[in-house]
Amino acid sequence: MTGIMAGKRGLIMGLANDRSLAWGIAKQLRDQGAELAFSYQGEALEKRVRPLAEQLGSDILVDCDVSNMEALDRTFEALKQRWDRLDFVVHAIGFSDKNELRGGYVDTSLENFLMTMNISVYSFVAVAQRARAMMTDGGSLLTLTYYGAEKVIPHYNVMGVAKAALETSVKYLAADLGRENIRVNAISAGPIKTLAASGIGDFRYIMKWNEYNAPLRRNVTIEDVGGAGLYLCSDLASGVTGEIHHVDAGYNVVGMKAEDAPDIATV
Ligand SMILES: NC(=O)c1ccc[n+]([C@@H]2O[C@H](COP(=O)([O-])OP(=O)(O)OC[C@H]3O[C@@H](n4cnc5c(N)ncnc54)[C@H](O)[C@@H]3O)[C@@H](O)[C@H]2O)c1
Repeated sequence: MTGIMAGKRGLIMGLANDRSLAWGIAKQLRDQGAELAFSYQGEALEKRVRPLAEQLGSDILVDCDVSNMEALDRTFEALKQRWDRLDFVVHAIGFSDKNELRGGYVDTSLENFLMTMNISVYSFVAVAQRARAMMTDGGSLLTLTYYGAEKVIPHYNVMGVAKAALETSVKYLAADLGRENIRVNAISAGPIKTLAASGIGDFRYIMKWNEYNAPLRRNVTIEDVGGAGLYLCSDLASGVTGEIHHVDAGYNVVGMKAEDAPDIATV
């Protein structure tokens, strides 16, 4: 393989189907020559993920529920069996009870708060701990976040709080691992219709609002996210760490509704 990722090996976590952000990133990494391994959450997803992995020339597939530390240990053990070194990890995982992704944040339960933080935030730390040992020649850790970490977005609720913690984790991890030349970054993606996004209340309204008000007057695609993912995983971003990089058609710079944007309603 030729390309800017030739000779590099990485793990993609969080592929569910061909609409996943992980798929957009994995495709571009492969196009540029990277060798890929995939982890997926549970048997039910395997039949979806296996053909996609094969399409990208990968036969390294590991079942890994990231709330289970032993499963994470097994995942990195499996990688060690095949590879002597790891160059990058893409962590595209988030989860919360969809019953709490509507209504108000004030009603968040302790149980779902802890579960959301565990799967959507701590898992990235747990991945960093295990990836670090294999990143003997430096490396790149990448996660996915959303603007709901910075400002209040209707219904995003506890997921916004989790993404804020994830973004801060990116900065602390970047500081911890920088001496080892391991870079840690996040892409803050605009809203994209995926399986995870379908759990968020009034998601179509959020999509429309972004389309009408973002500077580029459109929503982003998994290809847009893939391009930025490729850059951050590659040596092109060799001086970039601790960064929250927006791939949102510019939405985050806008302060209010555009004059020419239509008023829209949720009904
Ligand atoms: N779609 C958007 O609008 C959007 C915007 C910004 C950020 N993001 C983030 O992008 C990431 C990927 O989500 P997506 O939108 O591609 O949706 P997706 O449903 O395709 O991917 C979410 C993935 O998380 C995995 N996952 C959930 N719980 C897990 C667990 N316990 N163990 C292992 N894996 C688990 C699922 O299996 C799935 O593969 C998430 O962090 C999400 O918050 C999405």
